[in-house]
Amino acid sequence: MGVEIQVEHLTKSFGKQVIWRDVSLTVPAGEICVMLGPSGTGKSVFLKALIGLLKPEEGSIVIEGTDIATCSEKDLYEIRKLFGVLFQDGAMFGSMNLYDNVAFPLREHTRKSESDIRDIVMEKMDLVGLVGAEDKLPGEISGGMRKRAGLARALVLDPEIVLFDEPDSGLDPVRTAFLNQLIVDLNAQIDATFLIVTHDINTARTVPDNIGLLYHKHLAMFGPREMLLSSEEPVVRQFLNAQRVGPIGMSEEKDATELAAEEGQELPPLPPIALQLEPSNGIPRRSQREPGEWCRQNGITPPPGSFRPEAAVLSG
Ligand SMILES: Nc1ncnc2c1ncn2[C@@H]1O[C@H](COP(=O)(O)OP(=O)(O)OP(=O)(O)O)[C@@H](O)[C@H]1O
Repeated sequence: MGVEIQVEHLTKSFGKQVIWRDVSLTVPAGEICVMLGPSGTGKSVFLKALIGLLKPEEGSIVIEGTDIATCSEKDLYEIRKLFGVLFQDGAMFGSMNLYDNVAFPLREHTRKSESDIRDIVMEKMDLVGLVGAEDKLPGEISGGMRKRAGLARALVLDPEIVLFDEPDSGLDPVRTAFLNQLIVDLNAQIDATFLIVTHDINTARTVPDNIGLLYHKHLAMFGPREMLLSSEEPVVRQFLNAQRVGPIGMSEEKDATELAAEEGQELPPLPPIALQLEPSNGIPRRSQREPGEWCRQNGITPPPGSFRPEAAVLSG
């Protein structure tokens, strides 16, 4: 279950403004990936390119043998059925109750009977812990509940790929922790491919199998979680540890003078790598690796204290 997304040499511009160029990565089937990057580096644009809402100028995005960067509208329509998307604000229709919001894709895209629709909607509402809230309007519930309702809707067509655009935006740390657990549990249960765009460092450090970082119009790094969390590469290190020292400036790249001023400044040691969040039933996900496996296989000594249950996680 879950399908792979193969991105090769992808470039996207708006007029003369290049958003990113030559992005190549493979989102492995059934795994969880997080895409990070400073504001405005084109993470949302990347998600939109993946579902064919924006056309890249160069490169390919191959899913199940179809290149969605160049395929026909008809093929794109078919490929889109593989996707479920959780938009930033849940993207609920304000005048519809949660039940009708979640049922919407089924009524639009299938010929299922209302009784079948009811079974599916209630199953997905149960998955996200919203049974009993079906009659509520989106405006009557908390942001966390709206996200979960958006997630239920993203799941009704049994997607092979689920895209999450900043699922934690606007949520408090406790709600974010619950949502992260829900994401991991769902991945274990439905085995689809998950790609999450987030700014939340805790999420990035503990949830995914793989992490990508977009920076300065390119993909700075993409790979297993342990690879990025043990990386000394300045941009990766700065971003994943939420530090001011490093190449990323207040609103863009730091200039030569700013960087020269930082020269010789000692960086704090890399923090321990926390254990990856596991499904709450204790059964490992299909794609879950042993803690420290990537480091061992690649001869990397992880920061002291890594992979202990008490290993610190940075606050977002
Ligand atoms: N349809 C569009 N037409 C023109 N420019 C666009 C369009 N969509 C996005 N952009 C530009 O692309 C750039 C990247 O935007 P995007 O929203 O993908 O960034 P982001 O990394 O998701 O940012 P944030 O973390 O703040 O959400 C921005 O400069 C934005 O103005």
